[in-house]
Amino acid sequence: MTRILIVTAVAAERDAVVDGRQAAIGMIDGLEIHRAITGAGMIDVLAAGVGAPAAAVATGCALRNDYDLVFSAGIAGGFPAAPVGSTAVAEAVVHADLGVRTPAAFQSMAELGWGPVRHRLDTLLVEQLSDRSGARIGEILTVSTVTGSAERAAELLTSHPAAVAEAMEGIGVYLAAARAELPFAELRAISNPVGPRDRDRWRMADALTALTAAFDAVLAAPLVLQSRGVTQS
Ligand SMILES: O=C(O)c1cccc(C(=O)CC[C@H]2O[C@@H](n3cnc4c(=O)[nH]cnc43)[C@H](O)[C@@H]2O)c1
Repeated sequence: MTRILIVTAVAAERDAVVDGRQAAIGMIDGLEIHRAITGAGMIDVLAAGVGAPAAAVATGCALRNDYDLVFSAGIAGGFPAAPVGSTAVAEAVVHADLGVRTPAAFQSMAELGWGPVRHRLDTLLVEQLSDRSGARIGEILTVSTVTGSAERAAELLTSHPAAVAEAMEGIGVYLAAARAELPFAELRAISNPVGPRDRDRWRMADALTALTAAFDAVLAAPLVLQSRGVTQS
């Protein structure tokens, strides 16, 4: 049976993924893992905390168990290609704000020779997830600081024109999965537009409902996994 690890940031996202399934609760290194059986196989869902470091550490701990596929999942900010209430699947996960900022410019980690910013994901898997859930395909940025202005949103889109969403954990889950040579996917539901901070425009409940629907569709039947390898660029 295919074993799938799904890493969210907070418990509300975990519960949205598990929603309606009978889950057994176990522990690994103090982390609660909610296990359920789906048409795609066994899922283990955990809430790792907000941000890429927490996500990477928790994923690394959970990967002491054996898995065939790892997801980063949850809510996200949407660029214009992914409006509030829609869902997005990553064709690439992008480490968008690790680098150096001077008064003149931002230099990415790739420009500084620290390693790749953009990690392309398995096309066959991405297409299956989009076909099943209706999620929009594009790059999903991982940021440490939530974008709070139109200027910063425009700057990110200029650097990453294929971006559909930003969130805070994808790269952390990806790096842990890649270290274990496991396929990775990121699936997000859009709760707010990327841009000026306005909590009144947040649609958290709608996004969690969309997350449940997306995972219901994605997990209804077995997924075809090409290999255990993960491609990078
Ligand atoms: O207080 C705020 O203004 C605020 C704005 C955006 C996000 C938050 C969070 O607490 C979100 C943390 C959580 O949700 C994901 N997320 C959702 N929307 C965004 C976003 O626009 N940019 C980045 N991350 C977002 C994220 O993955 C975190 O896990 C508060």
